[in-house]
Amino acid sequence: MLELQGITAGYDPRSPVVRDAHLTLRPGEALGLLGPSGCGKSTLARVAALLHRPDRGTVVLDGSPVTGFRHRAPRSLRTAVGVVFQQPRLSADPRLSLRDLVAEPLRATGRRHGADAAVAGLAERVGLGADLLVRRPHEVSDGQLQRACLARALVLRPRWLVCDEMTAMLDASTTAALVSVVEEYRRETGAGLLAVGHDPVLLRRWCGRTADWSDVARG
Ligand SMILES: Nc1ncnc2c1ncn2[C@@H]1O[C@H](COP(=O)(O)OP(=O)(O)OP(=O)(O)O)[C@@H](O)[C@H]1O
Repeated sequence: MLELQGITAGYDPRSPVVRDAHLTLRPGEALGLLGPSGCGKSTLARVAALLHRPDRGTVVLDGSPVTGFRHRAPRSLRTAVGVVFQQPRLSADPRLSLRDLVAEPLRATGRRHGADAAVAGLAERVGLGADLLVRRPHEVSDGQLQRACLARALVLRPRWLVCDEMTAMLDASTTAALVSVVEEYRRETGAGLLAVGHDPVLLRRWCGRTADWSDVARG
């Protein structure tokens, strides 16, 4: 289970953007979290992905209360959650080729063995040909870069996936392709998904359950 219990978080403890949020995600479940722009969805998604320390409340991941966030999160927990952000250019090192971008989590966790095969398999799955893998972020489109970012999120085979407006800047066919990659991965592995967005049509079609921000957090 991925549990967010009474999460209050933000960028200034005197005026948090997320107040007392509660959310429970069961293994294998796909939950869509809907809310208007600026309400705090991305902030909560970053807390769920262990990338942002809450001011109050507890994240419980597979039974373990999380005590450290970002680089202080234990590796076993950090690697259990894959995350895809809305803007791939903000989350991609511009110096890396797409191949190295996808392989980054393997290198960071010392798993070089079999890395080439893992990257090749995922590149094929997300629809990136060998010609694109040698390019750097500024040499590809947003959609192609987002495909690489999704492959990067899956390369450690996480039990949980957090997709924060993953398709917000993509066209309909790239959106459909990336959603189907996530769903195929989930069918194969039983991973749970938290998909954050403001498009109710997409999230209701994609996810077994949707929740509105007003049901999850206060104010
Ligand atoms: N790094 C930051 N420093 C200070 N304030 C921030 C930071 N990031 C976000 N905020 C503020 O926190 C509030 C919530 O932002 P957040 O990105 O979590 O909302 P959101 O619901 O994901 O919005 P959107 O749907 O537009 O992406 C906003 O008022 C935003 O301006």
